[in-house]
Amino acid sequence: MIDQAPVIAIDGPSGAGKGTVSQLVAEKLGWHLLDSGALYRLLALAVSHHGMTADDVESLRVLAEHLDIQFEQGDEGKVDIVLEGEIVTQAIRTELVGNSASKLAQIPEVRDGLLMRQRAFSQEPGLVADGRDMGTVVFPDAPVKVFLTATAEERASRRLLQLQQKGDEVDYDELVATIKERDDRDANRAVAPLVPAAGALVVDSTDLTIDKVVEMVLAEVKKAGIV
Ligand SMILES: Nc1ncnc2c1ncn2[C@@H]1O[C@H](COP(=O)(O)OP(=O)(O)O)[C@@H](O)[C@H]1O
Ligand SMILES: Nc1ccn([C@@H]2O[C@H](COP(=O)(O)OP(=O)(O)O)[C@@H](O)[C@H]2O)c(=O)n1
Repeated sequence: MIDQAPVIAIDGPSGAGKGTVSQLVAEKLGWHLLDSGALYRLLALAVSHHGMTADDVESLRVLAEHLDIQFEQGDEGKVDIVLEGEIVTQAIRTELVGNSASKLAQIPEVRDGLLMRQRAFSQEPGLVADGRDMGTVVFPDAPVKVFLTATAEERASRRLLQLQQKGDEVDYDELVATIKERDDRDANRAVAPLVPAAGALVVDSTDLTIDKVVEMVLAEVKKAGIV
């Protein structure tokens, strides 16, 4: 497979900081951004809106291939995520939707249906791609691959803070349990399991600041000579 443009693949478990770091790196480089998890979340929401079931895998593939989504420029530089005409930027961020997304993500037909859509994001001057299988499956030729992780407890604390800031009431212990459950499902599924890609720089961000992680990724980019 030939990538259309250079890709920085950033994979890892929930709450490791992938989204935050990917956005900052993309801004610094002036590159495009792919939040692949958002696609799985959008599919989960669409499946629920359409009252579909997880056993009709061929319909899920068709829905994944044709899902009507738009990333529109909203206020203050923010991007609005639009699903079938409705702004769902906040609605896809709940733990419930994340959990449904991770269940659908086990289905090979779903992954297949989303594959080409993800690859289409790879455009000049380059792409920062955040997910679980960016470096292993979607962009195996990416010149920079990072596996970003942190302890489940640290990731749950970060998520707790993030959800509290949005006014969501969640229990810390419950959050640790859901995060571990999702880690387990993502790491042990038969297709595209969550594992570091060969040659990936593994970064444990438990005791690192966001700025430090961004600095490490940019150093890797420099080392690869792609900017
Ligand atoms: N190194 C870090 N130290 C402290 N907080 C962090 C760090 N990285 C990310 N965060 C915070 O943790 C939360 C989850 O990060 P996010 O980027 O959404 O993770 P992911 O995309 O891997 O699920 C966010 O509120 C973010 O600001
Ligand atoms: N490339 C990807 C991205 C997400 N996913 C699935 O989608 C779920 C939600 O992804 P996400 O990146 O939005 O989740 P968080 O890391 O933000 O919690 C994950 O738990 C994965 O099961 C995937 O399988 N492959």
